[in-house]
Amino acid sequence: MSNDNLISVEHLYRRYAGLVAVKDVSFELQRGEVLGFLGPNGAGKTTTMQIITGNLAPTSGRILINGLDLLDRPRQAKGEIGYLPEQPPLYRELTVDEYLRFCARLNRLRRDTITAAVDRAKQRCGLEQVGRRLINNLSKGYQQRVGIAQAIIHSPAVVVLDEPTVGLDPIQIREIRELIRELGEEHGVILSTHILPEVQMTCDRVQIINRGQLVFSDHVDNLDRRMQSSSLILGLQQPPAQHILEALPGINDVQALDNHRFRLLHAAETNPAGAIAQQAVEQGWGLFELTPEHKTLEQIFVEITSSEQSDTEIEAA
Ligand SMILES: Nc1ncnc2c1ncn2[C@@H]1O[C@H](COP(=O)(O)OP(=O)(O)OP(=O)(O)O)[C@@H](O)[C@H]1O
Repeated sequence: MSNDNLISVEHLYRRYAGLVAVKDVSFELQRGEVLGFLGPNGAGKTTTMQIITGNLAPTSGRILINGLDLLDRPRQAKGEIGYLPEQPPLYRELTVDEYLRFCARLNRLRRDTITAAVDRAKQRCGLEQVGRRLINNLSKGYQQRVGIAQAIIHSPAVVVLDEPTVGLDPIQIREIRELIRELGEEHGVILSTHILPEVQMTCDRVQIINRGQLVFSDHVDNLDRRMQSSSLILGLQQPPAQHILEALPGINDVQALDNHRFRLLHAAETNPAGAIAQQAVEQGWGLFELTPEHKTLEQIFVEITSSEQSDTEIEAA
């Protein structure tokens, strides 16, 4: 395993009575990487996050955190990980400073390093101005920053964030996503979410879990390839009769969207855009738009997850 391999999960299983919540999940996280862990409600995200942060025992499997075996050396391995659970463990009656000092002690930071650690976590999370404020009086976005600050107080190698933007307004969401990307430069980050655009905006790599199993794992860039659909939108100032468009090379069907815009369906493996552009110019059709249509991530997600068989129910072993 290379030094840059911060997490290595091998054949992870977690059973509850009559149900496999996590089924043979294996993955790795590299330094400097933000990994999106995506799945619908009940897919097994939180269970996986709880296991890799040492808060829940797996039924079987191996987890290495920065080279340390979580089951053999739990204390050391847990020191390499910071966790923001879905419900941040905030003590609302404390000030931000008091709470972060408390978290630093919980993480066994040396007494003489605590002030510097608190200052650094506050600085990274944009909390410098609110150290003396009661957590209870902060906005939800700032409370979430405090939750992230407690996760990084001990400078862990890996930060695990479970649904960090749920309940935030759009501006707060943007700020937290920027913070996640920044964290990813220094730490490895695992971001659990059911929000597809969040993964697209913040992650380098994405894994999709459905009914306890990983069903997709790839670089976010490669999702683009899957998102290419087999249609083009063509806009023409002086369109010819529709049957002429239908006869264009590589076009299987044409749908008129209005008098000037058309959806042209083609085979997925071909891209007839060049030939269409050339024809449009030669024939003087007044080309003003020619764009490939993309599937939304939601469509991709439904495609991937709906093709999986329902097999979480097991004969209780
Ligand atoms: N303590 C438990 N006892 C029994 N079943 C559980 C327990 N915790 C979770 N489960 C079940 O395990 C499955 C996975 O749950 P988990 O919370 O990991 O999913 P999730 O992907 O995080 O979903 P959500 O986004 O809704 O939090 C679900 O079917 C859930 O009902």
